[in-house]
Amino acid sequence: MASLVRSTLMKNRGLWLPGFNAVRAMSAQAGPTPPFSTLSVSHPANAITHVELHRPDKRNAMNRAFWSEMVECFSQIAVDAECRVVVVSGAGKIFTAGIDLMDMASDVLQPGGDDTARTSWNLRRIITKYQETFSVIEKCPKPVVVAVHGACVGGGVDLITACDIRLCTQDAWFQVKEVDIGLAADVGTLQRLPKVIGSRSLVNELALTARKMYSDEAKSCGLVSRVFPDKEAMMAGALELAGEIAARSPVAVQGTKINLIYSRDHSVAEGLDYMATWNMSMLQTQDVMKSAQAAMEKKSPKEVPFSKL
Ligand SMILES: CCC/C=C/C=C/C(=O)SCCNC(=O)CCNC(=O)[C@H](O)C(C)(C)COP(=O)(O)OP(=O)(O)OC[C@H]1O[C@@H](n2cnc3c(N)ncnc32)[C@H](O)[C@@H]1OP(=O)(O)O
Repeated sequence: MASLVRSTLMKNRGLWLPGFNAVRAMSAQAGPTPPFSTLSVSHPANAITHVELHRPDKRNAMNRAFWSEMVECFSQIAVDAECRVVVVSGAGKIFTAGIDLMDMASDVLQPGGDDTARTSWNLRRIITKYQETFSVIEKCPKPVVVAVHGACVGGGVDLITACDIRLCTQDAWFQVKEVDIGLAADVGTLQRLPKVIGSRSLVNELALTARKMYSDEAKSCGLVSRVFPDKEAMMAGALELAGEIAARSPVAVQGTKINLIYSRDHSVAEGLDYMATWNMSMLQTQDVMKSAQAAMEKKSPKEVPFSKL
């Protein structure tokens, strides 16, 4: 399985800099790429991996296959030295309708077990497995840019809050829908959304009422950093942004992601301590000399050939 996934990830590596054709390629995927049945993985430009949620007829609802395929996909991307940055988007009319409500009954609602303790234990195992589906995005050292168009419901919010940079279209809306289906969101939104947007009051309001939040409010509260007029413009913007990240030292970029996440979850003193330990190794990279020399010569980082990481 792992080697099949790897060969999928290695196929179709494209140009160094994203261009019009790359954007077209990103938005014209034929279908899921084997071995996946819910994801389409492609390489629209050098060092950029595009992961597209691909069940458009079902509004990219997250079925059982999806929950494990994301883990498989991002575990491979994490160790793929060819990849420096990831773009995630959704195929079809919307980004995602969240958990597949048809599939949910077969797994989450029927955990099995001979008594309450065993049923609870099984359910705990299932929930932690589902949590891993989005935690792999955060654990992946490569930055992940997510591009949302149309609806982003329930599990979709769990997914995007685990990403590093969020973009959306003008028509996008976000909904922490879980209370409407009788559960407390349990795969990341309640833990990560308060760290993403500053206002606890707004987080509480969204999570307790399941009201829709539209793109203008998502931008003003900091859930997304940019709003684009339509999906085509957004995908072009996502690729351009990914190209900027991919052009920089992977040692610097991955170290930055890992330390930002560490610092989010620790005190300033702990974060500084972790940073010092991190950079006592990473400052010894040749990338520092190469980048500094390029800066002195007023060259773009895009002109510096960094080794793979
Ligand atoms: C341990 C568990 C952790 C995870 C928890 C996660 C929780 C959640 O995600 S809660 C949120 C659940 N999702 C919903 O409540 C959304 C339901 N869907 C909708 O409201 C609408 O579909 C939507 C507004 C997203 C889009 O509307 P649109 O008119 O564009 O499409 P539809 O005609 O409604 O749907 C088209 C086909 O897609 C199927 N579908 C849509 N959403 C789901 C879904 N969540 N699960 C399964 N299937 C879904 C819909 O049935 C249509 O299929 P078909 O009839 O075969 O054409």
